[in-house]
Amino acid sequence: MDLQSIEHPSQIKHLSRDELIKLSGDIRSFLINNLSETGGHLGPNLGVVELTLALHQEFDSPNDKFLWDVGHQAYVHKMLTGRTNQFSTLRQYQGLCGFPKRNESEHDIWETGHSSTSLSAAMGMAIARDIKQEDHHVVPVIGDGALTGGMALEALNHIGHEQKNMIVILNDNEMSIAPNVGAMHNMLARLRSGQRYNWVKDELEFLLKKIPTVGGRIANTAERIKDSMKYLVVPGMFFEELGFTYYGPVDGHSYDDLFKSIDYAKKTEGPIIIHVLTTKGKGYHPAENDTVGTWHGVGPYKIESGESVKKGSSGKAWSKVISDSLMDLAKTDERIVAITPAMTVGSKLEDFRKAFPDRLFDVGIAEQHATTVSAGLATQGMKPVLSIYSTFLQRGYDQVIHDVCRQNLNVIFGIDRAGLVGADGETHQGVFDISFLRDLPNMKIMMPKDAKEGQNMVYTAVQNDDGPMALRYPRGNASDEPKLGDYESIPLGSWEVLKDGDDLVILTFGTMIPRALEAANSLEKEGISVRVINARFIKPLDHDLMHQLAQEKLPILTIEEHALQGGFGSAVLEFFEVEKLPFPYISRMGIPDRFIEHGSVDDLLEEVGLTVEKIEQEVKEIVPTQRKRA
Ligand SMILES: Cc1ncc(C[n+]2csc(CCOP(=O)(O)OP(=O)(O)O)c2C)c(N)n1
Ligand SMILES: CC(=O)[C@@H](O)[C@H](O)COP(=O)(O)O
Ligand SMILES: [Mg+2]
Repeated sequence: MDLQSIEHPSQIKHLSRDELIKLSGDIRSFLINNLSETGGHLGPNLGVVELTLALHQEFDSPNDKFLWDVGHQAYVHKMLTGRTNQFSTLRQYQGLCGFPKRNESEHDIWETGHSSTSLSAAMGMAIARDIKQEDHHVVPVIGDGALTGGMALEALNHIGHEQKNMIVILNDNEMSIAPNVGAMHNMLARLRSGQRYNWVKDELEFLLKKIPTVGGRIANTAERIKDSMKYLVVPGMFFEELGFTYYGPVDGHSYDDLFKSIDYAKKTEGPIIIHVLTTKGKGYHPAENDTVGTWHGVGPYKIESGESVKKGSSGKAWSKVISDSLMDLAKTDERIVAITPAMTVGSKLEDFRKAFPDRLFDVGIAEQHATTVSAGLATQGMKPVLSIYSTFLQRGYDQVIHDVCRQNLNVIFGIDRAGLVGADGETHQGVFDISFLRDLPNMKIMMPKDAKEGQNMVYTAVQNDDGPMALRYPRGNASDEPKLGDYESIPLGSWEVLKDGDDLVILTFGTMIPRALEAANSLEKEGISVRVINARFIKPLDHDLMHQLAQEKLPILTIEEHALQGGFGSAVLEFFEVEKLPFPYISRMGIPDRFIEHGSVDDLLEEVGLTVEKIEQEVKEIVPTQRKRA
């Protein structure tokens, strides 16, 4: 069957085993070739080719509901639902989304991107199905990494209790982004190594039920023997005890095994979990042998060698700027402990782990737990640094409030991917953290303009003993690459005048500073004098400087690569009200009140109007009118 001709999964319904195997090969070749140009989540998708084909042959999407968790492994699903010809636009501006997207296809039942939501959503769908007395299967596909997320365990607890019919596919490839971690992972590893006991379990139940029911203690003993034998013999007891039927382990690259398990599941009453074993990156040597997580999500690469095709990215990765400074300071400060929720690779903490193996803790996909572990550490005088993507910090918000800020604990939040992230799109843009942190008592928020200031901010945060501190930094590379050491503490709430001017003041920070300066310098040539201030502390604001601006009565333009709603510009507006000062003319530039989809960061900045041209245009509109008023 020609891959490009597949418009609907019904077209693969009657493929023979050999035709399925042929199609699997075509899909793998397509993924390897296409993603060598576009980049994307190659490893996860190569691992689920047979699984996805088997599911679409055995079930009837969209009547039967597939949910993909974390969702980055839905490319094959998208190919089987008529989107193969869109893959040249994968994760590009106004192109194909890298995660399930309801407005792309009726087959994308549930949007994901943040881990561990599929089981809860599936439960909602199962409840609705039964209330409406509909007849269809609900089939969440969840990775072994995603299963370590707290939400997943909350859902297992509820699903097992309600005994709703549901077929959970556990896609176990022993990898999260990096090798998976945790006791759940260790349990799955034991299950992976076991033989399939489903027939034993059924036989066992049959035999044990034949034991004549006797009264009294013998009956209880028989029951206890039966249960202990089940523990001895039947794997997956963790799931069985939660009310699931456990079926596995299943070879996720064998159609025989897959079809047999799905047929068994369809006949099973109540929730069943099929433990499918797959190989992440299967079929592409560099990805298949990846033990670090390099091929989880990749940029363009040379197929023959696997060598990445870097697009002129100079400077040092911001994640590395921060983690290297932390590692340097940790040499002389034993209080420093780093915590990461499954993002060791993305947060560039591998070197920290090598240097301090006992002071880096990867807690799995568990942001709530990571935040409160950090709080617990701080109560004991340690200096915990929670290294966490802005978007994933959202998952631990109550813990930030309830456990960290309320107790005013010395936790450092290293907020990575702060700002637009680009290809991962709306589920990953780090554009809400200022709004949801700024309102918290005791929280302080800062963002560096360059690597040197970033290193000094790490130092400032480590020296700070006055409660929680958030240091936010973007995806991508810093413009400079200073040497480590010679750290200076930055006074809390102090801003920095980068350019003088007396027609208008731009207040901005982080990634927007270069654009603000470029606009200001260009406007200077047109006789408009713009002051540019590095508002590197978003909370607290620079109190003295703000009062000075109030006296000068100059118009103020705030610029932030962050949501306008409740962002830095809102803080500036509030300041004049709180201090009962006369309001100067204030204008705000930032991200509008909507979700920003995928594309390059530059394309997205263009879309939201955060460009040099738009800054110049805004200033030119403000200054003439303000000059007239003066
Ligand atoms: C709440 C949340 N935390 C962290 C991530 C980052 N993340 C994306 S995929 C992934 C690993 C997922 O592992 P698994 O579910 O086993 O899928 P696999 O890639 O192995 O197929 C992580 C940690 C996320 N998407 N959501
Ligand atoms: C699917 C997911 O959430 C991660 O793989 C994420 O895409 C990583 O983002 P970075 O590429 O910015 O590390
Ligand atoms: Mg996995």
